[in-house]
Amino acid sequence: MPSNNEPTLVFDRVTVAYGSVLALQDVHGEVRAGEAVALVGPNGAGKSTLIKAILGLVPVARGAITVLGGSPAASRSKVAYVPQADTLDEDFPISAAGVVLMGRYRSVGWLRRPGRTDKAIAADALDQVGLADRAKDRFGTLSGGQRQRVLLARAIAQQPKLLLLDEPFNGVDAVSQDALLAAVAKLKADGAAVVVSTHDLALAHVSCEEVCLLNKHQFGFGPPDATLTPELLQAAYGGQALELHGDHVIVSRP
Ligand SMILES: Nc1ncnc2c1ncn2[C@@H]1O[C@H](COP(=O)(O)OP(=O)(O)OP(=O)(O)O)[C@@H](O)[C@H]1O
Repeated sequence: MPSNNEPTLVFDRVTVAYGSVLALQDVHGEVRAGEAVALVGPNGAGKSTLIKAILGLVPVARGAITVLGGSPAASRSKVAYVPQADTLDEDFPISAAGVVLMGRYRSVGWLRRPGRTDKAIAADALDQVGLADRAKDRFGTLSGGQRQRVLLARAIAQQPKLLLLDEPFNGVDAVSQDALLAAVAKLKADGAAVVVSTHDLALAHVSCEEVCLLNKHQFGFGPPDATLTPELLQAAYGGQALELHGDHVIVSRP
């Protein structure tokens, strides 16, 4: 466990390659308990790759990633990951409550049945994302935004020290977006560190203390005001997907 002064997550000059394809080069930064960092960059910038490296799912070719003072593999039980909801099978024959309860299996072990406490923690997590009344509904019958909230509830039930979210707001309705933001804010208040990849610059601005601006290389790391500038965004996005309107920068999704 890190001391109060030690960051929850440190990535130090991290380079990741898929065979001969360089996905990330010399990326560095850190996140402390109670803070969030937004990974911002165009498609193919390496945002998902950095999240996978923090999970220990892809090897780091150079540099190092430290989670809670140890390796990603050693700290895995304290890290929760929320994938993009549209990557999951909608026909998954399980209720919303059942998906959330899966967040407890790492604590209880896969061969033991979750007990009353686990069920109470899972019910509370579903309540935190505003879906207590949908507990018995089949996961696949929920809207995309609701499914994303259920996946966040599963992460909350894990009681993580580090939360990783991969583009959680893609195709999510405004009600679900507000519920997701409120639940993430509570996790931060409870002392979790958060990493969120997003194309939404406005959201990064209001909900993250730091921004890591990426396109294979790092173009900036620091508070949103210092990193989400027209100059740095233009450099990271190569000008292709950007529209500049005075001081405002709009990233148009392909
Ligand atoms: N399994 C893989 N094998 C080979 N190359 C990969 C693999 N996964 C990703 N890449 C490549 O690595 C680079 C970074 O991809 P990554 O998915 O991390 O980007 P991203 O910023 O998350 O993009 P998006 O915003 O589109 O999700 C891209 O060039 C991509 O084509």
